[in-house]
Amino acid sequence: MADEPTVAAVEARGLTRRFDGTVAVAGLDLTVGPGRVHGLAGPNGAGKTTLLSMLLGLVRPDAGTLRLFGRTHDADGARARDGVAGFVEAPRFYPYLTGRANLELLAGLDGGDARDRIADALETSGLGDAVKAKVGGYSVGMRQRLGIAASLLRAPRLLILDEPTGGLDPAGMRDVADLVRRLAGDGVAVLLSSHDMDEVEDLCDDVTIMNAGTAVFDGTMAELRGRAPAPEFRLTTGDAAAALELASGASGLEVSKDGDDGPLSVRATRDRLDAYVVDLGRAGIPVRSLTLRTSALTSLFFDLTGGAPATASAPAAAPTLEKAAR
Ligand SMILES: Nc1ncnc2c1ncn2[C@@H]1O[C@H](COP(=O)(O)OP(=O)(O)OP(=O)(O)O)[C@@H](O)[C@H]1O
Repeated sequence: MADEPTVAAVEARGLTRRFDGTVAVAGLDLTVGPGRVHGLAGPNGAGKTTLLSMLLGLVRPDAGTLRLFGRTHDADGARARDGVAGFVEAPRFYPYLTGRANLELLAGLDGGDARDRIADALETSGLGDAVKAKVGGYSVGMRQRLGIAASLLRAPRLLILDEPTGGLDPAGMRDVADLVRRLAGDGVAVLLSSHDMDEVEDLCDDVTIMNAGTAVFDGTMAELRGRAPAPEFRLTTGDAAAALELASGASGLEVSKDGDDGPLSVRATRDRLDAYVVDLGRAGIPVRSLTLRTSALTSLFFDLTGGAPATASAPAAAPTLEKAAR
């Protein structure tokens, strides 16, 4: 079937996968359009990695349909994943070979013009001289970068990344974000999982929030923002009792005490917060510190999933080089 520009990169309907007694993904619908950056968020065990593994062909669905650029595994076999690359959990390489040698090996397996892309992929990865070092000595972040380079050898039109910034330092996170934006600008669909709602907000056009195998939110980032409650701030003043008193009965402002001597907790939109701070100043109550405690999107995440965003976990058992569908 010929690819058309408007065909969705991913169209999943009722996708389901069980492991023994656990339903990891329960009848999930997902659509990812070309050129879109689609975030997948959810607490530990929500089913994100299982979903991504099904898209990469590493795990077989028990039920539902999955089309990648209009192709299905039943009708098109391995060709259903042409143009699809990425990795789940952590990319894995031969530790006794250098980064470059690993890529050369993979490019040889891929065939076609993959070899011609090695230099560009390495340049994009930002690994620098580390490409000449053995992968066994790489940090988690360096492996992530090499994993992305390996994915780029396939000139993907759909790039699937499982927590791509996990283990990266701030510069690495910025590099990955820049790369994702650049690829999306070229029409590549990027589906990435993340535990960091601020990162999702910064990077993604669309987002699916999963909990217990189902989507508790699926829509654009603008729709998600529209549903977000007011953010929560932590406020320390020179006179907590007077600051509380000033806020009592005020509309659009929820101020409460964290503890006897602790800071105040303030829930308000930024505009309403600004007005409150001005009022505090007018009333002669000094503001000593004001920090964001929970962003609007993280608050919404709590509401939707009934818990805290999971902390990034150390990579679990990684797929083998052969299994990781770059
Ligand atoms: N190979 C497996 N065998 C048995 N159970 C599994 C397997 N893979 C996943 N599960 C279970 O499926 C559920 C979803 O797991 P999954 O790894 O997809 O979640 P996740 O959202 O990616 O979590 P995390 O954020 O911790 O990576 C969990 O209950 C998990 O224990």
